[in-house]
Parts: sequence; C-alpha cells; structure tokens
Amino acid sequence: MAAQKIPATVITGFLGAGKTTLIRNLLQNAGGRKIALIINEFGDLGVDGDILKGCGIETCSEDDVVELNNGCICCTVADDFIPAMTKLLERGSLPDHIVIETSGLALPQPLVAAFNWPEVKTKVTVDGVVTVIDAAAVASGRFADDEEKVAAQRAADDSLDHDNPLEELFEDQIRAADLIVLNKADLIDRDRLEEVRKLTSAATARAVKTVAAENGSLPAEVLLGIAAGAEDLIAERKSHHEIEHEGGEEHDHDEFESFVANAGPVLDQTAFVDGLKDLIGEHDILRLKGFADIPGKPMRLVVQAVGQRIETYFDRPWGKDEKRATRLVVIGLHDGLIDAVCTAIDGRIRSLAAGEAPAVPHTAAE
Ligand SMILES: Nc1nc2c(ncn2[C@@H]2O[C@H](COP(=O)(O)OP(=O)(O)OP(=O)(O)O)[C@@H](O)[C@H]2O)c(=O)[nH]1
Repeated sequence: MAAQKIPATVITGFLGAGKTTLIRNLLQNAGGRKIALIINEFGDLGVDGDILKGCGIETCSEDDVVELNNGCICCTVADDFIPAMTKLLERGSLPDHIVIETSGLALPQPLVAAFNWPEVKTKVTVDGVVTVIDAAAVASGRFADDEEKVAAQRAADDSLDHDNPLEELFEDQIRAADLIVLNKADLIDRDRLEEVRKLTSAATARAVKTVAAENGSLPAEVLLGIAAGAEDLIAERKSHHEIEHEGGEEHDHDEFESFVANAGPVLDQTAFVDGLKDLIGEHDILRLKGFADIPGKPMRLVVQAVGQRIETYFDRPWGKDEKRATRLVVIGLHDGLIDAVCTAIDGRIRSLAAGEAPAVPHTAAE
C-alpha cells in the first residue's frame, strides 16, 4: 500500500494581513499535531520566523521552523523551496502537517505548482490554500484603484500602464484560495464585513468557503484537513501574470521595494512610535516591522506596522550573545521608495530613535 501523503497548507495573503498571527494561533491549538513550518518573507530580516521562534510555543523550536528569505517563494521555488522541502522529508521524524507561510507579495500559484515536482509529489499534497485578508484594509479601499488618480494619469498619458499591483496581487491570492479568512473583523462593523465578503467572492470564479476571524483565531479543524489536492487543480486558479504571459515569462516583484533601517537604542518609546506613524503616512509605507532596543528593558520590543496602525510589545529577552539593536524592515511601492527616499527614511528612523526628530504636530483637522 502506498504511504499516505503528508498534507501541506499554504497560508497566503497580502503584507500584514495576519498570516503569522494566524499560524501562531494554529500552533497553540494544534491538538497534538506535529507541525513543521516553512516561512517566507519579503525583506532581508527574518521577522516572522523570529517572532514564531520567540513565542514560547513548544512546537516552534528552531528545528521545526525553516526560513526562506532569499526573495519571494514564488520566484525561488527551484532554488529554495524544493531543497527545503526535500530536506524536511528526509528527516527522521516526519511532521503530521506542513504549514507554509508565503511572503505577503508572493503569488501562490507557482508554489502550488511545485507540489507536482517529482521530489515532492509522491510524498506531500496541498491540503489547502488559505488566503488571509485584512478586511479593514479592503474596506478602506486599499486594493481598489483610485479612479480619480487613474483618470488623471490617463489624461496625462494615454499609453501608461494602469495595472494596480496591489489589486492584482489581492485577486491572485484569492484566486488560489480553498479557504478565505476575512481577518481583522474586530476593526470593522458587520455591514462593511459583508461588503468585503462580496468583494472577495467576486474575485474568484469558484465557490470558496469564507470565514471571518479576529487575530486569525480559528479552530485547527477549520484550517487543516480541507483535502483539496490543490496541486491537481492549478489550471483553474491562474494568476493575472500566468494569463498575460502564457508560455512562462519570468514573474518579478519590481513594483515593490524594501530595505532594512538600522538605528541605535530608542530613547523615548512613545515619541518613536508617534514619529514612525507620521513617517509611514508621509511616504505611504505599506509595511514596517522589526525589533527595537529600549535601554533599561531586558526584553526586545517588537514593532509591527500595517499602514499607519502600529502595534508594539516586548516578546522575549535579548539573548546573551545577541547584539541589542533597532532594526526595521520597510516595505513600499517601488515608485515611492526610490533610493533618495529610502535614505531619508533611514535617517529619520535613526533620528527618531535618538530622540532628535520631533514628531510632526497633528493638525486640528485630523
Ligand atoms: N486588530 C487586529 N490586528 C491584527 C489581527 N490579526 C493580526 N493583527 C495585527 O496585524 C499586524 C500584522 O500581523 P502579522 O500576523 O504579522 O501579518 P502577516 O500577514 O504575517 O505580515 P507579513 O508577513 O509582513 O506579510 C500585527 O501587528 C498583528 O498583531 C486582527 O484580527 N485584528
């Protein structure tokens, strides 16, 4: 009798939608399942893997978490994902389930297709693709075209390419889904949540189960055991890119940019966070995350920003041999994060940490 394949769940969704939070919840409620994690991030700092390793859950030991940080997993399938998966499958004790977190900018389609590679196909199957949506961001129009702006661009130059990269990614990640999680339901009311539900359903031609969640808190039975066998169904889940470039032109992430800002100790935590909020608004930074060194505190401070919503918390003590430092990944649209802007943002973050850059005063209209 053929050995049963190990089920793998792909967790996808845009930057900051709540993928890591959902996985953390899943691990806490895994019901005895041995789960191996493959975590992929955009940006040179492995924040997600580090947060999961630092979360104190027994199943998040160094051995159970594989980090792939050489670019988005959809473009590094052959060089990164297949070798990582092969290594995982050669281990003495096999996991009951594999969970893969894609970067927020990844197209899930090439990753799902990789499960048809011979090295993997006989041993693992895609149990399901779970697409996590930031319902509040969708409700605020984050992924929709700004009609006025597009009209103005068209008036200025008819030949311009008006594809909105955020909108395309949003649709591609939904098209790949076996389950859609409308996360951050705590931030919007029922009516708006219903609007988001309609919007997401309209993005896929298939009938896909949709559930609302707060902090990705869903029973393991909802997330796991979908038994979709998604690798056999990729033909009906094509991305915009696959449809436009039938024949396989390389896909890239040119529309997005990221860099790591390094700063010294943060002298005034509140002023620092306020200053970051202003900075994010000024430059339309999509995502900012990392760790800060707060003098006098034995723990490191996690800094998480999605748009202008910032969360901070102390997650674990700095290690004995670990250098205390403030390091933040900054991610934005390529057109917004040109080199000069990155340099300016980097400088501002250093100044904010040193208490030298006063926060821009808020106007009465805000
Ligand atoms: N209010 C609210 N915040 C949430 C919810 N889920 C996640 N967050 C917060 O959103 C931020 C981003 O969450 P993550 O889980 O890191 O998101 P992610 O999708 O893994 O982010 P990337 O890997 O950078 O794409 C964190 O500050 C979370 O605490 C939710 O349901 N409600």
